[in-house]
Amino acid sequence: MTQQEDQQEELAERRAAVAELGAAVRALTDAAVVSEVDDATLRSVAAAVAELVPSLTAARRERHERPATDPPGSGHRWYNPVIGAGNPMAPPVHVELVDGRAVGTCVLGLAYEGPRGYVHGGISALLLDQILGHAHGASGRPGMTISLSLRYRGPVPLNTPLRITGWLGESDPGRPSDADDHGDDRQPSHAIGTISTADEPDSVLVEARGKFIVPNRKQVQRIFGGEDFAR
Ligand SMILES: CCCCCCCCCC(=O)SCCNC(=O)CCNC(=O)[C@H](O)C(C)(C)COP(=O)(O)OP(=O)(O)OC[C@H]1O[C@@H](n2cnc3c(N)ncnc32)[C@H](O)[C@@H]1OP(=O)(O)O
Repeated sequence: MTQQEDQQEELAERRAAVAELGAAVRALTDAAVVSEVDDATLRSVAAAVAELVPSLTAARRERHERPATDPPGSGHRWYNPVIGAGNPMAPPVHVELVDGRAVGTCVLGLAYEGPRGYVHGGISALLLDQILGHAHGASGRPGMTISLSLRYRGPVPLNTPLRITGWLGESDPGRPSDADDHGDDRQPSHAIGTISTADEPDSVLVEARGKFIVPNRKQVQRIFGGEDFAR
């Protein structure tokens, strides 16, 4: 086996272990928010869970440090709060590119509740921001959201397969003088997205419009210390 194959195998093993913990803690979160057991049981589970924390934080990363799951160049975010298998907060949404559109699927449990039985509006915004980001990144230049507006047309049901779709709209006219100054393409992209149930994909429950930019070199330096932020 070559050194590169060795590293790939190690990475796959690490990601699998991280995903396993993510799924277990996600199940714990789901159990915690649906549970109606007695107070003594809640307290004994809380104590048992608190005891587990030090075994995880014995080796930890800090802000700006890459996790072992996301080596430079991989383009992965294993702990992303929407799609990351390793993040218990993520449903996680499974995203595919279909004919240039980003299509996400997930089921949201009671941990994501806003109005009783329905998804919290902030969670819908989170999912749409991510899916619009995928639609923008599909062109090969991942960016950052500079504006996001939503229209909530109907409540999004919990415990129901959902479909989140994002695509690119028309771009703003360019800013040639800025492009000269920064050496970058300064045209924000417009992205559009929707949430519907998987059973009724044409019945739009939430609609989003966002604007994305590709940070120029100076911005990447200022915000991320020069590291290629998307890789
Ligand atoms: C495949 C991968 C999938 C990944 C999906 C992930 C999705 C998640 C996406 C996110 O959530 S990103 C996180 C949320 N967004 C941010 O945190 C961005 C915060 N905003 C900023 O840091 C600054 O506003 C920014 C660096 C974007 C710009 O600040 P600057 O001080 O450099 O520019 P300025 O504010 O002076 O901008 C002047 C104008 O140029 C525009 N502009 C600035 N930089 C630009 C640029 N690089 N390209 C095009 N236009 C640009 C800017 O929008 C503005 O337009 P308007 O006058 O129309 O408002």
